[in-house]
Amino acid sequence: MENEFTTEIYYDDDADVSTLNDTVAVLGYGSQGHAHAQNLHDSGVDVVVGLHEGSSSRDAAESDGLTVKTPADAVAKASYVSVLVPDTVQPTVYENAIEPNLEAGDTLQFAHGLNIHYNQIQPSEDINVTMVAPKSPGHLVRRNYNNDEGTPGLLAIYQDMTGEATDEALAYAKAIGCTRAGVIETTFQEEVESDLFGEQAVLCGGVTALIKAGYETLVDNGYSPEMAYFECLNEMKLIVDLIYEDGLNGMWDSVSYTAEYGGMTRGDDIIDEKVRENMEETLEEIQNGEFAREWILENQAGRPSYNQLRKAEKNHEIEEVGEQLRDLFSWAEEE
Ligand SMILES: NC(=O)c1ccc[n+]([C@@H]2O[C@H](COP(=O)([O-])OP(=O)(O)OC[C@H]3O[C@@H](n4cnc5c(N)ncnc54)[C@H](O)[C@@H]3O)[C@@H](O)[C@H]2O)c1
Ligand SMILES: CC(C)(O)[C@@H](O)C(=O)O
Ligand SMILES: [Mg+2]
Ligand SMILES: [Mg+2]
Repeated sequence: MENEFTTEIYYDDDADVSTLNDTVAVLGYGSQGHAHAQNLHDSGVDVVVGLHEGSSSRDAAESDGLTVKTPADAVAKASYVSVLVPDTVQPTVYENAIEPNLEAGDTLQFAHGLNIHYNQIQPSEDINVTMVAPKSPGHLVRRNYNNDEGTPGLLAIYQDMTGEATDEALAYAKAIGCTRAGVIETTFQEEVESDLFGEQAVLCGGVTALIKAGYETLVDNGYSPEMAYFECLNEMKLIVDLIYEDGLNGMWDSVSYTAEYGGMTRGDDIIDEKVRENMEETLEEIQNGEFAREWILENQAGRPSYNQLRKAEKNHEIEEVGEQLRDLFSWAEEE
């Protein structure tokens, strides 16, 4: 049956890795950086990793068999520059190391469009600006590649100066394993707004708040922390795995009729109209730039709120209980 997707989706057959026929500089060797650099290298692309002197990631990149240079030298050697340092330091790295070493016709490649979309990086007009954004944490981008599996991704072209930006971005997506799973064509704006919304409202913010609220409700009502941990956190993965494999209905088919009826009647009481209004507000703050402004100012002030929130999350009781339980049982030892 013919698929009727609303957007273009690219697969391996749509891309040719040999299009990346010059050095690719991967700046940063963190979550995404280590995965892109190693996958590109294993796909036969000439890679140089750009890290500042004294970077704690240098040893890892070198022991993985990759060439490491300073960001400025890496950019000077390459014609394709993948910017995988944290979003918050990208404007400074761009100003100090990238811009002075870019040549007309080079390509600036991102895994997230934040700095372009909110004008923190304003690239000159004589280069290509592209994005290949894996829809996954970086460590899985590497793990999937090693397991001959793919990682879905997004592709967007902001500037195509040479006329080759799409082919190069597709080659990059293929080399890191994304076209194995499917790459959806989008824009920088759509990627940024949907990515921020997803991680804030659902994937990272929403899910951790839901887990903690469920755990606290049980514990506050006299149930044991261990029970609450298994019920609200550990089993979350098992249920989400079923949804991932077979959709919402695959999960509903696998749980008991009691869980299905209880879940379907009570779910909308929990995620009610107020929560949907909150989601609309969160999306609005992303769309009107309020979130980006807040995050930029937070960084300029030395991250006072971020540090406080991080500490509170580390000290939450569910983390202590989880650490002890994961130590006791073998299911978390696969990694
Ligand atoms: N983390 C993810 O799974 C994920 C998923 C999709 C997209 N992205 C995007 O990928 C990009 C990279 O994010 P990340 O989470 O992989 O980063 P990260 O924080 O995991 O890694 C940062 C790397 O940059 C280096 N670095 C830090 N400060 C630097 C500086 N001042 N100069 C040079 N190098 C510096 C670090 O040594 C490290 O190697 C971001 O645009 C992010 O939005 C990340
Ligand atoms: C992995 C995520 C949450 O999808 C990514 O968007 C990030 O910013 O780390
Ligand atoms: Mg993100
Ligand atoms: Mg994301």
